[in-house]
Order: sequence, then structure tokens, then C-alpha cells
Amino acid sequence: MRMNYIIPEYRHLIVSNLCSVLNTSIDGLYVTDRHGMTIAINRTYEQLSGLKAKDVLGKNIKDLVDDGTFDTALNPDIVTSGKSMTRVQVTSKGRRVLLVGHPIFDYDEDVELVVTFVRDVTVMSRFQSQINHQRDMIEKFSSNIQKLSVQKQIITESPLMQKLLGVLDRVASTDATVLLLGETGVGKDVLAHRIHERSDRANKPFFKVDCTSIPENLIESELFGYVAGAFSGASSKGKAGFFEIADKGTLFLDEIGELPLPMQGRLLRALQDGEIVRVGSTQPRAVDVRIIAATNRDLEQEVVAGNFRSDLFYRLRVAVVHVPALRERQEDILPLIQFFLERFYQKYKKTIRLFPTAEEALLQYAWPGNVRELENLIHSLVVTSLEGVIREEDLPPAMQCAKRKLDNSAVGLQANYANFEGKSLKEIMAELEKDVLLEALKVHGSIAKVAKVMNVNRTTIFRKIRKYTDGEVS
Ligand SMILES: Nc1ncnc2c1ncn2[C@@H]1O[C@H](COP(=O)(O)OP(=O)(O)OP(=O)(O)O)[C@@H](O)[C@H]1O
Repeated sequence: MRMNYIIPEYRHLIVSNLCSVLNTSIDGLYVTDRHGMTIAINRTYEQLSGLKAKDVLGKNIKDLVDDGTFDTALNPDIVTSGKSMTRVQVTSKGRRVLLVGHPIFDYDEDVELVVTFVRDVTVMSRFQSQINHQRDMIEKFSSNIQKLSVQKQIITESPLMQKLLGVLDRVASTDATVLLLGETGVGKDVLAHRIHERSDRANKPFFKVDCTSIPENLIESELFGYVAGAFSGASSKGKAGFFEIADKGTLFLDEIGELPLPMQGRLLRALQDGEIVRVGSTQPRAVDVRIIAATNRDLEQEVVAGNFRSDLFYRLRVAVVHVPALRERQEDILPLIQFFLERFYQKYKKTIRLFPTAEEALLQYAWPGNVRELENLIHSLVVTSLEGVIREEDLPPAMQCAKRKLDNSAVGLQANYANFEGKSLKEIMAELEKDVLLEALKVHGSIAKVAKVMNVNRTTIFRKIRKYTDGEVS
């Protein structure tokens, strides 16, 4: 069916200006009749193909292929099939162009003309690589934004924390490197966001890198990026690293104590010189990034033990903030419970109330997993509660005052089979492991010490404690 998109009385205007109209197209245009005779091209076609009108006009497309003006043509196939087609063509001027040809039919439904749009493949592949690069950036930003969208409100009534927030707000505006120290789950991540949000970089990217989550052999390319073909498996277009992505913004290096020694040297160089070198390149690139680092390790001790470079430690130690454990700020426990109860009420449309005895037990508990452990406990209570009220005996055994008194007696951590009846061996072992690790953390005060005493790799203890305080015991 023929459609008419031209107001009939203006048809002559279009026809008389057709050449000018064709010349406004950003695509090259190449028109042949059904026999392959070239009857029109536009100016963009000349620019893209490197050929002149006199080289092609009035000539048959088959002859142009025969004499090497083009290596291939669409016209004969489109005339035969009556279908649109796409193909890459190389011209005698060495240009690679993408042809998208369409048949135009006469009243007998025979092909009358072939109109081919011509695009520059080189420009398109450059666009494609820019699009790929931007897609990479968007993916990275969106995973960051997802994390950001998690409630980052800071709940505190503790004078200790109020004082700390005052210090942080003063530090935020200085652009100085900040080192946040504190046990797992105390809120270092939340505080890093606050520093960024109250700094002059607030409307630039905030990018968090968890140094434990990147495989050792990829850390350098993830942080500093790489150039095309830098290593096998690398993207053929190269990739920006976290430093470049966070340019003009803040880079939060979480668990910096876990960074392998060789990477510590490279990080120090980047911080000192304000420039990075992509893997596989020798060309430095300037970056303007504010660093906030965090760890639950005792970095000073790690320096003495030779696990952390002293020069990097001193470079990071411009503003050091010790975030107190939850047990050192009891005033925060009830407000945090209230805050998380309300958050999960909204999420699950379910309300629960804690009996005073349960609240008292939670106030007495040592919270080795800190705010994260408390958040996950409230989450689990809201999800699993049947009656809408929580008594002390509904809490996990380690949190019950009466149970703890028993634990503190000669019985200690000894397993009582009655508590485990009906559970699989895997579940029992996981519960025991959790109790032992959390108890050891209370006794020794840091993951590093627990690891040393138990003769296990620090990362293993770290992972297990995080898993248990996240409530993911399986
Ligand atoms: N003061 C607070 N108010 C509200 N939520 C908090 C507060 N402190 C921590 N949280 C919440 O507790 C959880 C753990 O906090 P966060 O991840 O900041 O701890 P962390 O010290 O960075 O832990 P890790 O060392 O394991 O990375 C997060 O869900 C966070 O939103």
C-alpha cells in the first residue's frame, strides 16, 4: 500500500528541492534504477566513500564492482529478492562503509529503484566502543546507586557518637584523606557516605570498593583500569578503573587492611602523584579523587607485623576516626531497635513489640557484630514472629540474659543437645561455630587476634563473622 506523506500542493516544492533535501542527510545516499544504473548520490556519500559524483553517476553498479571501485554491491540482490539488505562495502579509496539498501516498487510491484543508506563503519565502531564504555560506567554506578539507596540515615543518641559526627563534619570539608577504624558492622560505610555528602564533592560520584571482594589478580586492573589487549580475557576496548570512575568524587576503599602488599605500593603512588597508569600502558592519567579508607584491622599492628606498608599507613593517617563498638554506646541500642523495627514494619506491613525483658536482654548483649547484627536480628524477628510480641525467650540463646548467666558459669560454651534437637548436623555445627567465634571476638577484641589464636587465615574469620552477623547461617 502506498502512503502519501506529502501535502499534494507542496509536492512540486519537494521535487524541485530534492537534491538539497538529500544533501541534508547525515547518511550517505546512493540511488540506482532496477538495472543497476547509478542515478543519484548525495554530498555525504562523497565524504564517506571518498569517491566523487563523476566516478559513479551514470555508471552501472556491476561495472563499478568489476573495475574495483567497490568490492561488492547490494543492488542486484535487492532487485532479485525485493527485500532490504545490509552489507559492509570497501571502496577503492580504502573506506569501509555500511550499506543498508531498500527496494522501491512501481505500481506493478516490481523493483523500480534501490535506495541505499551509507554509514561510516569506523565512526560507528568508535560510537559502539563509547557506548560500551558508558554502559560499563552505568553498570558500576548503578550498583553503587543501589547501595546508596539503602537507607543511610545515621541514628545515634550517644554523646560519644555525637562528638565523632562533629569531628567528621569538620574533616568532611577539608578534602583530607580519612581513615575510619572500627569493628565490623559499626557503621564505617554509613560514615564514609556522610563525609562525602558533606564535602564539596557531594554532587560528584561516591564509589565504594570492597578490597576483599576483588580477586587478587584483578585488583590492579579494577582500581586503575587497563588498555585494549592488556591481558588475555581483557575487553578489546580497554576499561576505566575505579579511580577514573570516581574522578572529582570520593573513592571509599573498604577493608583496606586486606589489600595485598604489592598493590599497597601502587596505591601509595597513585595517592602521592595524583595520577594512575592503566594496566598495559605507560601513559599516566591525572585523577582527582578524595580517599576514605576503612578497616577493622589494627593497622598499626599490621605495620609492625610487616603486613601493611608503613608509608601507606602514614599517608592514610591524615584524619583517623575510631568508630566505637555498639557495646561502648549503649544509648544507641534502643533508638536503633526502634529505627529498624519501623523500617521492617514498612517493608513487611507487620508490627511486633518487644517486651521490656527482651529489650533489657538486648541492652545487656555485647553485639560483636555491632549495628549490622542488630539490624539483622530485628529483620529476622519481624519476619519470623507469629504473635507480634517478642519475649526474652524468643531471642537467640546467646542474647538471653538467663542463658548468658548460665554460659558464664562453669558450663561456658558447652553444647546442650536439647537446644539442637530437630536440626541437621550442618545447622548445629554452624550455630556452634557462630557462638564460638562471636565469643572469641568478645574475648580478643579483634578479628586479627582471633585469627592468630585460632591459627586460621584472617580473611576466613572475617568472612565467617560477617556471614554470621549478617544472619546468613545455613
Ligand atoms: N548509626 C546508624 N544508624 C542507622 N543504621 C546504621 C548505623 N550504623 C550502621 N548502620 C547500618 O548497619 C549496617 C552495617 O553498617 P556498615 O556497613 O556501615 O558497617 P561497617 O563498619 O562498614 O562494616 P564492615 O566493617 O563489615 O564493612 C548497615 O546496614 C548500616 O546501614
